[in-house]
Amino acid sequence: MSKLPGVVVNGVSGRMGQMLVKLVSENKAMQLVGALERSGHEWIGQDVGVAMGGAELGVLVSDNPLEVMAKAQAVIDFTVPAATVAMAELAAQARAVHVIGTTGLSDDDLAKIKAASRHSVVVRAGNMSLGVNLLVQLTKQVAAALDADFDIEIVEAHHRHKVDAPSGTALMLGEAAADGRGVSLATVKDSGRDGITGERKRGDIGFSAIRGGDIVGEHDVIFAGEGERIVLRHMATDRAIFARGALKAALWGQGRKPGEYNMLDVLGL
Ligand SMILES: NC(=O)C1=CN([C@@H]2O[C@H](COP(=O)(O)OP(=O)(O)OC[C@H]3O[C@@H](n4cnc5c(N)ncnc54)[C@H](O)[C@@H]3O)[C@@H](O)[C@H]2O)C=CC1
Ligand SMILES: O=C(O)C1=N[C@H](C(=O)O)C[C@H](O)C1
Repeated sequence: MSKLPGVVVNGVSGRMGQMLVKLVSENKAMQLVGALERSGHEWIGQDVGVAMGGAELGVLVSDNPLEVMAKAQAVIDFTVPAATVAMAELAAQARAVHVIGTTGLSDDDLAKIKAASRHSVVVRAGNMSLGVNLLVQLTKQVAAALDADFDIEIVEAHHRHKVDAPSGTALMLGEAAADGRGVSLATVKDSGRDGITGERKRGDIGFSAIRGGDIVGEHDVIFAGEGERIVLRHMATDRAIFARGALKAALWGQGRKPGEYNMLDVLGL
């Protein structure tokens, strides 16, 4: 019997789900042991590889997380908030590492995930790429070096199917900027400007979202001063960057103490 960690992918038919199935099944350090989708999905009962249009992988798509999680040492979850919160409890029961890429989680969702992390390792990040996590650290550093004479604006662009805004990445960058300035993001966040907004408030951190076409994910952190402007930019052109981070997190979490971690922990940044 193989001793490789068994990995379940949640939301296998999704943009990220399919990328994750491909990378997990190709990875020599882990084995794909489960493929989950929502009840009623047309892929339920089919081999996941075949459903994706490729070769058989020997794993059937299931809508029974309880049964599937019994075989798992890790679950990688890029789905929707309700599915992720439900999975947090099951992963905790199974003592499996729960890698969460899902964004748009409410404060209530986050509290439930935190409660589950008393029993399991949870690695959660709005962006699992190496590049963005480096950008998070750079943003914090630049924000700490400059005062509020520099206005911070975060501009993000994503494909037309994205349902949440600001993006999870934009919020990570906003948190990092606020942290660098020694303030809480909640007190300075300015998103969704429309109409007669009045002048910009000194110290605010602004957010703007663009949605269109097939943009994978682009983020600018702008520090706009008088007579000069610094722009830190990340451009994703391939979803594999997020999936690679998630696989790394699933392996990194094995045997670790229960608790909540992020990609800075995983990447040692
Ligand atoms: N943290 C990161 O690095 C990244 C995060 N994301 C986030 O991941 C999430 C998913 O993104 P996409 O793959 O583009 O979306 P998608 O809409 O293509 O995929 C979501 C999948 O979840 C499935 N799903 C819904 N309810 C479910 C349930 N109860 N059980 C199992 N599966 C269920 C859907 O059927 C769908 O296949 C979003 O929140 C997105 O923002 C996306 C890319 C990178
Ligand atoms: O929905 C997406 O596609 C992405 N979501 C994440 C986010 O909300 O920041 C990460 C990435 O930008 C792609």
